[in-house]
Amino acid sequence: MITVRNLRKTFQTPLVQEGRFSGLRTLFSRAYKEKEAVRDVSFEIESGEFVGYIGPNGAGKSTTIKMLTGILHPTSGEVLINGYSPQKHRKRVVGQLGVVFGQRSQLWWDLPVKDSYEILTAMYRVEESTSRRRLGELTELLELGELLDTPVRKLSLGQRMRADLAASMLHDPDILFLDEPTIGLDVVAKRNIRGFLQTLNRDFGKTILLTTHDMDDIEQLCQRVIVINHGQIGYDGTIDELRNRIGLPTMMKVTYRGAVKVPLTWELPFRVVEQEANVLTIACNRQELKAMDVLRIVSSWGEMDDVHMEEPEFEEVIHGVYN
Ligand SMILES: Nc1ncnc2c1ncn2[C@@H]1O[C@H](COP(=O)(O)OP(=O)(O)OP(=O)(O)O)[C@@H](O)[C@H]1O
Repeated sequence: MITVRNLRKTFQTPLVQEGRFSGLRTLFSRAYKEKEAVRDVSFEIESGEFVGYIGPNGAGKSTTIKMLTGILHPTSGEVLINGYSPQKHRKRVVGQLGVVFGQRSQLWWDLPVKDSYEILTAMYRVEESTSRRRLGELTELLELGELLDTPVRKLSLGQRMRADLAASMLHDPDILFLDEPTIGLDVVAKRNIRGFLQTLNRDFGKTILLTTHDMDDIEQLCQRVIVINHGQIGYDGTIDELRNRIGLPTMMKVTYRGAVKVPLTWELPFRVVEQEANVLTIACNRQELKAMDVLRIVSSWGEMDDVHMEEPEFEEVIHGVYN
C-alpha cells in the first residue's frame, strides 16, 4: 500500500543576476527564487491497483514519483510504502519498488543487457537460481531473447524500454513506478509494453503507478486516474466518473431512408447540431438522457436507416480537466 500525506516539494534556484560579471555574481549570490513543484498532495493506493498519474507539462508528476521512490526528500509531508518511508528506510523500501524512467535508462550503456542484469541482481542480492528463473520468465514475456547479448547503446528505443522494464522486475518488487514508459514508441512497441503491464497487474497482482502523456495508455490500463495540475490534485477517481464530471456530449449521427422533418421547437431534450440532407447530428448528455429516449423521438421524424454513436474522446475529456 502507498500512502502520501500532505506532500510538498519546493525547489530553490539561484536568482540570475543581471549586468557585468552576472555569471560570477549569480554563483556567489544568496538570492533564491522558490518553485512550489508539489503542494499538499495526498492519496492512498491499495495493493493491486493500476493508477494513472497524469497532468500537463510541469504539473509535478516526476517530482512526486521521485519523492515516492526516495530519490528526492519532501519539503514537508510524508510518503509510506507498505508502512515505511522511502527516505528513512531506504534499503527496506528499495527492495519492494521497481522504477522505470522512460527518458533515462538504468542499464549500463556499453554493456550487453545481460551483464547489466547480473550487476542488478547482485545489487539486490537475488539468489542465483531465483534470478535465473525470473530472467527466463521475463525474457519470454518481453521477448528479450536476442537482445540479451546486445550492448544497450545498440538497442532501438522500444527494445531498450523492454530491457529496462525487465531490469525493474528482476528483484520481483510488489510496486512499480513508471514515468513515461511508452514515450516515443511506435504503436506496436506501445502495444507490447501495455500487454506486459497488464499481465503484471492482472496475473501477478503488482501495484502500478503510471505517469504518461499518452491517454490511450491510461484508458486501456488504468482503473483509476489521479490528475495533478500546478502541483495540486485536481481529480482522483475512475475514468467513467471523470467523463461524467466533464459532461462532454455524446454525438449521435442518425441517417434516414428518405426525407427527415425536424420539428420547429426549442423543447427538445437534446441539441440538433447539424442537418445535412437526410443525416442528422445530435448532441446529447447521456447522464441526463438514455440513447433509447433520443431514438424514440427522432424515429418519429422520418424512416430511420442507421444510427452511429460517438462517445467523447478521452483526450478531449482530459483537455477539459487540464483547462
Ligand atoms: N531540480 C529542480 N529545480 C528547480 N525546479 C524544478 C526541479 N525539478 C522540477 N522543477 C520544476 O518543478 C515543476 C514540476 O516539474 P516536474 O518535472 O515534476 O513536472 P512533470 O509534471 O513531471 O512535467 P513533464 O510532464 O513536463 O515531465 C516544474 O515547473 C519544473 O520546472
